[in-house]
Amino acid sequence: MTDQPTGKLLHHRAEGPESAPPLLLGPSLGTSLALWDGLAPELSAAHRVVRWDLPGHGGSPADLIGPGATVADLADLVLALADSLGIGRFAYAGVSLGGAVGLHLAAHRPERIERLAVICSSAHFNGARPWEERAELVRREGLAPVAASADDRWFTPGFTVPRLVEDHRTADPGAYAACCDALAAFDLRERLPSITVPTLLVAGREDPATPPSHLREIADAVPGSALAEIPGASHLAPAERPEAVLAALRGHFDGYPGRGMEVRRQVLGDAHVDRAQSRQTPFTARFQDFISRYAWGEVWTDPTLARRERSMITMTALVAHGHLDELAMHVRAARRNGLTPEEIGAVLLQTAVYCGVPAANSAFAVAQRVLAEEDAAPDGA
Ligand SMILES: O=C(O)CC1=CCC(=O)O1
Repeated sequence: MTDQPTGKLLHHRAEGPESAPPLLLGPSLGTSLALWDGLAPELSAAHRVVRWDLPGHGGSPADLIGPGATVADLADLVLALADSLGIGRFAYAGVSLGGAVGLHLAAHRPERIERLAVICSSAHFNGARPWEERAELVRREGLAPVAASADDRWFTPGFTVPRLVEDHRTADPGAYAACCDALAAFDLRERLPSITVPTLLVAGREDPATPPSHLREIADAVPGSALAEIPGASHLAPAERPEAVLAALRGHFDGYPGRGMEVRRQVLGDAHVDRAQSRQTPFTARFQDFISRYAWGEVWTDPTLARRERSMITMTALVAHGHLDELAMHVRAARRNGLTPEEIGAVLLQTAVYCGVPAANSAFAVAQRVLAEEDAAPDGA
């Protein structure tokens, strides 16, 4: 685990294997990366988890933002942090203001976001006035009056997390007020239908700040998104019901296409996958995601069968159904998975018995062409 105060970057903590797919975790206003204490150890078993602090909160410098800050400014700071860590695309989960940062990134920088979870957050925070008033109060009197009501705003009655309330009390008033400015100006409703990143919305059923109706509004507008409601949780659901939020996040991030994509590239080759990715449109995005997660992230990654065995099964099924374009792709994949041309020929001969001679005849023609092309240009895909 590394925990680095960094000059002009957001303070962050990185956990989990460096080679695992990256998952960035964003906090809510007034809290710190400690908001994720109940989930980060579990999530970092399968991800490189990087949790960050808002400016002037936790360990982040206060002067990273100033009056009139926007959620776009915070999103730029998150991207600068990712850049500094050598992270290109990443999965992202954020709570409240941290979730707004995730929505902004998914809408404006989708090439950086693999999957998104937006927790106890909203596409708008009930207009500018309450946040302008809160910013004014904090600039005038510091954080004590606002921190005094933290338990009521964040948790169900009788629950608290003293560490988070203390983080709230000790945040930098100027940076906190600048975050309020960002919330005042934030309204992403019109952009929601353009989001193509696979998105999960998580609502605390008792959340007065961003009630389930706000998350439902996002779920209704973002194509293909899913909504989970957490009973017995208010605004800081990851702190109050960590096990329930963890289960929802695992369902969303595990079988994660990061791993699926890796296997897909190994089997089908970079050129093919890059081509498929570049042709992706909002219309096909969910199908591409489905393929990456299920076909490659779950089935092809299951170690029960060797990859060469999976290649034999796949070619047979493609011959049986006459999918000759897909067969060409999987003859190339079979070579990458270690099958020799003789073994591929033996598979196709067997299909003549079970799928029929005409089907095998077409398959042999396709395979012969592909093998000849492979001979001529072994790395072409
Ligand atoms: O602080 C609150 O009252 C609730 C909240 C709104 C945005 C955020 O991050 O927290």
